[in-house]
Amino acid sequence: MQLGVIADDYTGATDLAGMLARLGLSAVQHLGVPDEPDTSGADVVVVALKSRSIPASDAVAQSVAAARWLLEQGAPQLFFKYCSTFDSTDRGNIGPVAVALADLVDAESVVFAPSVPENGRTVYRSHLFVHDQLLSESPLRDHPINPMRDADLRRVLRAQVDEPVAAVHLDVVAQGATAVRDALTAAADAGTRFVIADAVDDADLVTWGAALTDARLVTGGAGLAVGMARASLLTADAASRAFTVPAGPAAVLSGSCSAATRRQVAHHRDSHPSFELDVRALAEGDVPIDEAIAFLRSHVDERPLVYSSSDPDVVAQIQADLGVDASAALVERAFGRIAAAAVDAGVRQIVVAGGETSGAVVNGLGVRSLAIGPEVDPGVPWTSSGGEVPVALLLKSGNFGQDDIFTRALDTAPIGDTR
Ligand SMILES: Nc1ncnc2c1ncn2[C@@H]1O[C@H](COP(=O)(O)OP(=O)(O)OP(=O)(O)O)[C@@H](O)[C@H]1O
Ligand SMILES: O=C(O)[C@@H](O)C(=O)CO
Repeated sequence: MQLGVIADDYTGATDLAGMLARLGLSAVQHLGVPDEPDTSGADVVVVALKSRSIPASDAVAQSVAAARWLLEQGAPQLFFKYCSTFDSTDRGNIGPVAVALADLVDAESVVFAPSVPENGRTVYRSHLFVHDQLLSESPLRDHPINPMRDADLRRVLRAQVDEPVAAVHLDVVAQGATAVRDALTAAADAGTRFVIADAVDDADLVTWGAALTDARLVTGGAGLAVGMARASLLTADAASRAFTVPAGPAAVLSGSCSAATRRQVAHHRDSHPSFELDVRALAEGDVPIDEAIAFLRSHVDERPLVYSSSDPDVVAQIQADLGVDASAALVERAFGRIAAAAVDAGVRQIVVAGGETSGAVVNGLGVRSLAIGPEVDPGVPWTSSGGEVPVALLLKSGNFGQDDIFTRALDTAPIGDTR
């Protein structure tokens, strides 16, 4: 194993694993901390948690358990993967988890590098941009669970931890890996181990990767993992890795309410049968779930879409009426049940939009680990569950993908065994 990754949600985990698979590294993604040793022999072993929005103490406990397991498997470096838009609140969980992991491995320096330039996430003078907008002016300001209203990551992280936060800005990064390493050492000597990393393009992330070859713990988005791989990790021959997904009917399940997903839902809905989950009715009972399952069964060969994705004002009203956590739990439970019923109905390829929604779906299917295949769009790879009834899963982060990604993913799925 070259890298052990703890990811705070399932789509974030596939994002990182898919980008490294693109470079030829083999990757396996475990869903939750495995009970057994890792026997995959993969270069990159990812433990995907669903810890982004749970109470900080639970996130810390799960992340430390994942880290201990990865260290036991021989991980030479730990990577804490969180969202490229730094999704968190003043309560956590990025800060508290990073503190616990840093303490666990006795890290002198811990870099926070959410930049993923190819997906429009860049950090300049510690301010996070989403394409042309500051994070705080981007659609993330209206995220249903963690609205991001401040783009200055020093302040965002400082609010979550009881220790100082420093920064290494672009002028230092431009001087190369040695200058970056010197800046980290200077910060550590001054008693500051947490450092926000500026990076506006892939070359900056390679510089960070070169500066961090000896770091016991790094944190950030998939871009940093790519930078580390390019700077130092061995790469393999991508063409030699066969990856296929099972043949069979396909369905799309979307619980993400991001701007990108809503465009993708609209695109797919234009030419496929679709069913909107009524969240208020879910609060009254399971009728919407039964209706969604009946709908999927009757359109099983037409790539049907089931979605709860709604505009921010609609979601805000539902949350005001039902509660944020309660409405999310209702929707997630529904998608878990619907996914299981879809597979019972013969569906073998499922596109899922949204990290929490993906968690609900894989848990509903009882999937424990995923093999990682080719990307459809940056950070969105096909994956395949093992087990008696393998299912292909495209777990799409809310903000990722072109408008046509649902259809394009299904058109280009690397279908293997057609028995
Ligand atoms: N109509 C709705 N009303 C209220 N809550 C909803 C509705 N639709 C979805 N949700 C909830 O909103 C949350 C969406 O989170 P999810 O992680 O699935 O998407 P995302 O945040 O866009 O994706 P990512 O985490 O990959 O960025 C889920 O908890 C889901 O259950
Ligand atoms: O880093 C990202 O943006 C994604 O992998 C993600 O975590 C969104 O949920």
